[in-house]
Order: sequence, then C-alpha cells, then structure tokens
Amino acid sequence: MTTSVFQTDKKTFFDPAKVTVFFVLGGPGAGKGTQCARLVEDFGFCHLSAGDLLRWEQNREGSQYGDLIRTCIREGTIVPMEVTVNLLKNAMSAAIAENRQGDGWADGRGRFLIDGFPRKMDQAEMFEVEVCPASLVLFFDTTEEVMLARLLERGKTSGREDDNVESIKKRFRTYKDQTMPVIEHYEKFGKVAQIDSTASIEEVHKHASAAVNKIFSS
Ligand SMILES: Nc1ncnc2c1ncn2[C@@H]1O[C@H](COP(=O)(O)OP(=O)(O)O)[C@@H](O)[C@H]1O
Ligand SMILES: O=c1ccn([C@@H]2O[C@H](COP(=O)(O)OP(=O)(O)O)[C@@H](O)[C@H]2O)c(=O)[nH]1
Repeated sequence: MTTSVFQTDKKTFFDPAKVTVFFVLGGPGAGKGTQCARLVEDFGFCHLSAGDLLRWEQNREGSQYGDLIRTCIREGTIVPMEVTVNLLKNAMSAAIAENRQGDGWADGRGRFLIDGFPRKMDQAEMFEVEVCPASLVLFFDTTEEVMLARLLERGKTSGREDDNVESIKKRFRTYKDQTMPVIEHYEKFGKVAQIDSTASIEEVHKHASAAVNKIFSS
C-alpha cells in the first residue's frame, strides 16, 4: 500500500504553543548529530534528524518519494520542502502522543532538536507557518577541511551513500549557497548561538549546553 507522508495534511496533532523547537545547523560533518545526542541526555529533548527521516522514508516500502530522496541525497541537493516538513510534523506528533516523561514533556508539551533543518529559506518559512517558530538556532561552525576529514572517517563505517568526496563537495556547495542564508536570516533576529565545533566533543558540548540553558532559564 502506498501511504503518503502528507497524512497530517496541513493540521498538526499537537498544540504548537506548547512546543519548544531548537534548529541545529552547520555544515555536513560539523558534529550536529554528535552534539544532539549529548543534549538529549542533558535536557530530555526529542532529537529529530531531518536526514535520518528522509533516509527512513527513502527505504520505506511503498514510498513514492524513494527515488527522489535517493537522488537528492547523492547529489547533495535539498529534497522538496513539503516532504521534509511533513515528515517532521508526523514525527513530532508521534513523539507527543507517546506521552514522554521528563523535562518539558508534561501535559502535551514537547522539546525538540530539529537537526540538519532548515537547510533552505523556503523550508524555514514553511515550518514556521505550519508548525511553530524556533526558539534558537544552534550553529556548529568549523572549516571545510575539518568537516571533510570527519566525513571521510565517518564514511568508513556509516554506509551512507553521500560520505564520499564527490558527494561531500556538492554538499559543501549547497551548504554555502542555500543554508548559510538561513543562518544569516536568524542572526538578524538574534536567534543564533554560534559554536566553534573544531574543538573536542566535550568542549563543544559545554558551549552547546550553556546556550540551551540560557533559553530554558530566561
Ligand atoms: N568535536 C569533534 N571532534 C572530533 N570528531 C567529531 C567531533 N564531533 C563529531 N565528530 C565526528 O565527526 C563525524 C561527523 O559528526 P556528525 O555528528 O555525524 O556530524 P553531522 O551530523 O554534522 O553531519 C562523526 O564520525 C563524529 O564522530
Ligand atoms: O532538510 C533536509 C535535510 C537533509 N536533506 C538531505 O539529506 C542529506 C543528508 O543530510 P544530513 O543532515 O543527514 O547530513 P549532513 O550532510 O549534515 O551530514 C542532505 O545532503 C540533503 O540531500 C534535505 O534534503 N533536507
């Protein structure tokens, strides 16, 4: 059976006013996923990686988007926003319906780290209209040299089709052209915490955790 990712239509199954969202951005291999895992331990976030959701949809039996997603990921381009935003919405609804326990999850509330999203201005706009505004963008920043080395190392075991030099170069280009303007947009609103992710995992985590704490204690 072919089921659509658009099952929530335009409605969300949760109260956006009760939801706290942090976007997590940075170049490919900057350390977004690694830091999200640590922040989940600290703050009880639900970590949703847009890339992981797309890979899941790509492999889902009956998905009409499998080929489209596979091509975009290999070419380092961005999957049309409707697909990604709806996957995120569905995953957020499911997390809230799970009745999670812990910090910030009582009474239909939820805390989300949305990792690797929004990668392009149109996605940011659609998410803010259809779901909710983000409280903060955690921006993990390092050099292409560092990211390349990390991705090639990760590629030895990740099994990801895009952890190879050719795809990585294309992802760097997309990041510069499409994602940097998103970060610049949020900077204008004072909503970016820029963290140098060249340092050790522990050191980067200290800064990320402090940035999140600042929001929750304000
Ligand atoms: N601060 C760090 N120092 C060294 N290696 C790191 C650091 N952060 C992440 N890594 C490693 O770099 C690779 C890419 O990190 P990952 O979190 O998957 O990046 P992203 O989600 O931004 O693509 C992984 O293999 C990870 O273990
Ligand atoms: O909102 C998103 C997030 C990811 N992707 C695609 O998924 C790939 C992998 O993204 P992920 O965040 O998993 O990896 P990263 O490149 O940050 O390591 C990207 O290059 C894009 O092709 C996308 O189209 N839209």
